[in-house]
Amino acid sequence: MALAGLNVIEFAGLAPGPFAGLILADNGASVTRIDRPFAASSDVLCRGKRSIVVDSKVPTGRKLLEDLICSADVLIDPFRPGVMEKLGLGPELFLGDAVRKGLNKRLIYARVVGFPRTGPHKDMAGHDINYLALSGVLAMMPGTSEKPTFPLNIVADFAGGGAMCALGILLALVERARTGHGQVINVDMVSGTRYVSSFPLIQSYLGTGMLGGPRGTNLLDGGAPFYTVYTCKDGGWMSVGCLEPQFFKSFINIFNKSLPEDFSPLHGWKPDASSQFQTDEWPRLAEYLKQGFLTQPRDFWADVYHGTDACTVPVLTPAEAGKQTSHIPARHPQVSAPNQTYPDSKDVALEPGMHTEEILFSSLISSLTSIKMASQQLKPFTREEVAKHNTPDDLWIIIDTKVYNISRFKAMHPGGLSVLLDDQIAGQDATEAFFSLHRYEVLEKPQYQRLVVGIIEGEKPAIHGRIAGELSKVPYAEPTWLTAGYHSPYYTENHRQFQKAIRKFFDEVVYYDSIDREADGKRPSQSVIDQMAALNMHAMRMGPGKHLQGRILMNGLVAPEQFDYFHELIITQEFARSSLRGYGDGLLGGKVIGLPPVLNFGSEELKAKVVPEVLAGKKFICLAISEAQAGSDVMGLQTTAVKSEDGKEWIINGSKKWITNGTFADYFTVGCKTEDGFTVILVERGPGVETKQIKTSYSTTAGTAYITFDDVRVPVGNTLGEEGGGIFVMLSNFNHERWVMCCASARSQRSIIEECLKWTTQRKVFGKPLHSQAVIRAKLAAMMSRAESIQSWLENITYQMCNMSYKQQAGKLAGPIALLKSYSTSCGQDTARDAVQVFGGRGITQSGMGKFIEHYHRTIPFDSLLGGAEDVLADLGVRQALRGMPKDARL
Ligand code: HEM
Repeated sequence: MALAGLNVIEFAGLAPGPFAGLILADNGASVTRIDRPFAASSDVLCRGKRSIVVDSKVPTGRKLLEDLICSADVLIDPFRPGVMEKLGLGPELFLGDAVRKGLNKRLIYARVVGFPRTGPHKDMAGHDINYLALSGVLAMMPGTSEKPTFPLNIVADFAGGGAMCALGILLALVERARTGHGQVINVDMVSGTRYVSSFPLIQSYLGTGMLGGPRGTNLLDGGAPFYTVYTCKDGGWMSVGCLEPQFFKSFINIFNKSLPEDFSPLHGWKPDASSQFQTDEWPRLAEYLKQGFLTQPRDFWADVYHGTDACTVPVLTPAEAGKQTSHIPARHPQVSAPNQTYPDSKDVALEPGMHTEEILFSSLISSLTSIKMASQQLKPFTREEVAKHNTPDDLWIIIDTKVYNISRFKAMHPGGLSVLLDDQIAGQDATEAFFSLHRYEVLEKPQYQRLVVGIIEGEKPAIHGRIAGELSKVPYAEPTWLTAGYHSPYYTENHRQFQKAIRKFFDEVVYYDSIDREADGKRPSQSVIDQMAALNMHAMRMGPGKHLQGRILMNGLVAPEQFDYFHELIITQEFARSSLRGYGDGLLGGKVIGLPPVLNFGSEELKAKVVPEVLAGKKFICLAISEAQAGSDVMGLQTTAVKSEDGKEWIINGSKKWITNGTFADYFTVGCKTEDGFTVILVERGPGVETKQIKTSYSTTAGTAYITFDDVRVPVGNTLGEEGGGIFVMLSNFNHERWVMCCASARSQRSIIEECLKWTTQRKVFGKPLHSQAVIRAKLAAMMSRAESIQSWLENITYQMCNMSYKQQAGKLAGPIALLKSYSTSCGQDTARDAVQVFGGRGITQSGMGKFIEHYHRTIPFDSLLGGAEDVLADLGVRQALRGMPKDARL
């Protein structure tokens, strides 16, 4: 759907705001309604929305709102002027102003009010009828000569308010795609009503016959007998709207023919086609039609006019209209949505707060404690009151304005008791001391959140943890295209939306599983694999191509034919950012390298069997090439495949080593020595196949295996590519595999830079931040330069890939990709070494502040081996270049 991936925050209101939100939700946006505690909602425009209850009056609730808005694309503010400002959530906070930087400069801040925001009525309460009245449009409405009637609350609330607001949001999205900046959209229903009424207003100013005369005498306000409603014999009504002469002709001819033979209410006078614009005859014509319609029931007239050009149809009740239109096929979601007859009460009611937990969870502000804190007032204390709790048995501290009672916890504190009893800590503000020794996530753990007993009066927490989907504000922590104020020629608005959705998904679904599996050494949870499959992420990780055809990618955020290598780069980089490294390989890294030979070289029959179940995350595949005796030297492999006597099967014998995902794979893409040379064959797990876990220096979550094949029989139909043509199968695979590794390597180096910048800022040495030391800054400079150069080179190569055929890529990019891979992994090792120096002992400690550095440093050598050893690849790149040397080159 057009707006899939768009994140909208809608403050609860009635009519225009919810309608704008509904239009966005009907078109795929994720709309979250913010409800107030204990406030019932009578809104019925809730289709497809979620609700969270937040008390904006307590500091934690306000902070929660701020966080939610920070990660939103659109905010719908339905309040009177000044309400959001009073909450401290005005547009300047997010979009910035002369003094503030702005927390979310891409935000579209849509505000709907009744009376114009700056006019004399701005502070008055009002409703649709009042806005319609002030717009000048109510005075033009049909009615009696004494007073106009009004069209329910449709024109001001929904057309001039809600729909105009949605239109403004869409226009702002278009502009944001061009400029990268959000903006404030101001809608007032008086001006909106005038805008949607442009046609009648202009006609009226021009004094045309359409609407120029007094009410009830014009073409469109019931004055013309051929543009009005008539009552029928059974009390039903018919609408007549035959303005043009040819339509009137058709209408009057059918009408006259359908009347009883003796019908003659006006002493024999009978209208014909020429009567239409004889205005002095209009009273007679009106009477004639009125009497005529009364001769038959509504459905008679409906049948008579059905299928004609008389512009005459029955007036249906809402229920009849629902039935009548529900058969219309849904060409587009927004066309079908209004036709629904609302059979399900969930479409018209949204219980306030029914998604509170879900939303908090998905925002990683999810513990029950946070919910409580957001909806309940924490007890306020002064700093003087806290200072009195400074003895071992009554010990409180302040961290980021929150008051912790650590009297019982102190004995269990992993950092010991004495540090907590220090005069500078006990009863004092320990924020700085705490953050120089702990990661924020310590405070997010439920066992420590329970220690919070209050908050410092009048102060607001300033530090927050990881927020799902958020971009880091730390310099160099994001590539330039994701850094505010920078530009890139490579990424479109679709790539940006895609990145946002992917990051949110990985932050919410993958990050915690990665930490847990790294701790217990088990392979990634099947629930994560299934959630990825539901978004077709396993298919997208295979890159652009035919395998995406017919699939709905990321809930329709990107069309299969639109998906390019930059989308794939985004997935790989976001993946590298939010998962630990062994886990990243465990999460079907084997498929990324093992499935392409099947996709590109397998028979149709084999593909039909294997590809769907692998891309659905139901079966697993790995690439089994390297052996104890041969690695980069694939021609030296010793695993053999010989044909059975009847020539129908391969019989495979040998062993494979360091095979990622091998322990749990169902299929193995195996490199074998055959009579004709090197052949790649797909082997299904079965008799004769054995896999054993290898304990490597990185992680058991990757399922790295030692595999033995003993007389394993495989149909010859499982041959991938030509017999003896294995090297071509592998060569075409290598490019993509190595490029994927470069994407991941570039991104994980940034995460290390982010860790180092944070640490060197908060860690104090000789009373100053660690980065005040020139040697530390030199290391940071080297890390930043490496990460930037890899990303720039990578994006250039990715751009080439987007513009080359697979064959051209194999010819022109094998060398550059090999060089980039070799360069990236060598930079990664330099960065790991530098980071350990920056973190000192913590850089080799598996818990606490340096745990990610320890992990990176321990696992980085793997990068330089996987997909071809560093030196071998560098040499390959040079040899490729030499092959292209002009024959007549001279110095
Ligand atoms: C609510 C308050 C606190 C909690 C829940 C807490 C929790 C922890 C935890 C879980 C660790 C283990 C390392 C880690 O995972 O980061 C730790 C270590 C430590 N904590 Fe605390 N702590 C608190 C307050 C403090 C304060 C106020 C100090 C004062 C200086 C302190 C000093 C230390 C030290 C020195 C270590 C050892 C750090 C290292 O070896 O790198 N802690 N604490």
